[in-house]
Amino acid sequence: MTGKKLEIESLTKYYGKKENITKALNGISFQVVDSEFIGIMGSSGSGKTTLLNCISTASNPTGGRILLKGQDISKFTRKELENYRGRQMGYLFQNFELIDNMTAAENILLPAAIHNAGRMKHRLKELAVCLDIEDILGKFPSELSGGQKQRAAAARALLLNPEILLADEPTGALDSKNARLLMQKLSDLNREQKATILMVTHDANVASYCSRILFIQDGVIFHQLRKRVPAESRQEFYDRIIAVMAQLGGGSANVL
Ligand SMILES: Nc1ncnc2c1ncn2[C@@H]1O[C@H](COP(=O)(O)OP(=O)(O)OP(=O)(O)O)[C@@H](O)[C@H]1O
Repeated sequence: MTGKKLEIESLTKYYGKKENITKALNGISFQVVDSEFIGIMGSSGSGKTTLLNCISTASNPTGGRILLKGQDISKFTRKELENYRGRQMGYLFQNFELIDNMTAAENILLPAAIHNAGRMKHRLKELAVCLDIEDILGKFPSELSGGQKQRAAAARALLLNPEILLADEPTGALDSKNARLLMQKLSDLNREQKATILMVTHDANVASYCSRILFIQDGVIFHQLRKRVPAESRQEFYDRIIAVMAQLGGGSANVL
């Protein structure tokens, strides 16, 4: 049975005060079940990054609740919070955030060292094979292409088998070929290792790898699309995503 992984309940996040208030999140609610691959789309300023920041606890919401497997994350003890940030959640940044003077393998293994997770040779190998980075494990970030850096960053984010992987525009700094490769790999990890992924993207092509898309506007969900099962093609899903974008933004694929 698929369980509820994440529940977002009437979440609000306001910036500023009174006459100068920005309601970045305005009572957004949704649920993520085990092994879902969710894309979050919306125009600039619609609240996407604020949402990920609240889920990652980088930012405190103004109101509402976030539950991880039924547990309110705002009620976590210091130890639980540490565990949540370090083990239960993985984060993939647009700009990789690898440490320059460490090799790809050392970067990937960093969470295990920080969280005393013991030896992870097998897990490293498994992820390296899946993400096609076996040959570059001994190299430093300056010796890697953008695509290789992001796949190494993905391996690091997934090393400890997090409950949820948060990704904010993970293809934003990649060319289209590397973006496609990363998305193929993330979708393999989602399917084969049941990784639950929540990803912000502006790109309909990138979003077409997801199983569900939430469209956000003014801090709430105004539309969602679910990939049809058993087998809607990526092209068909892409066409439906573009249709929603066109309806909302006047026909341009770049409006969201
Ligand atoms: N630290 C902050 N202080 C004040 N206002 C903020 C802050 N962070 C975000 N905002 C405002 O909150 C709203 C939502 O911002 P957010 O970064 O979540 O949007 P986004 O959908 O991720 O946009 P983009 O696609 O451009 O990255 C915007 O109006 C933004 O100006």
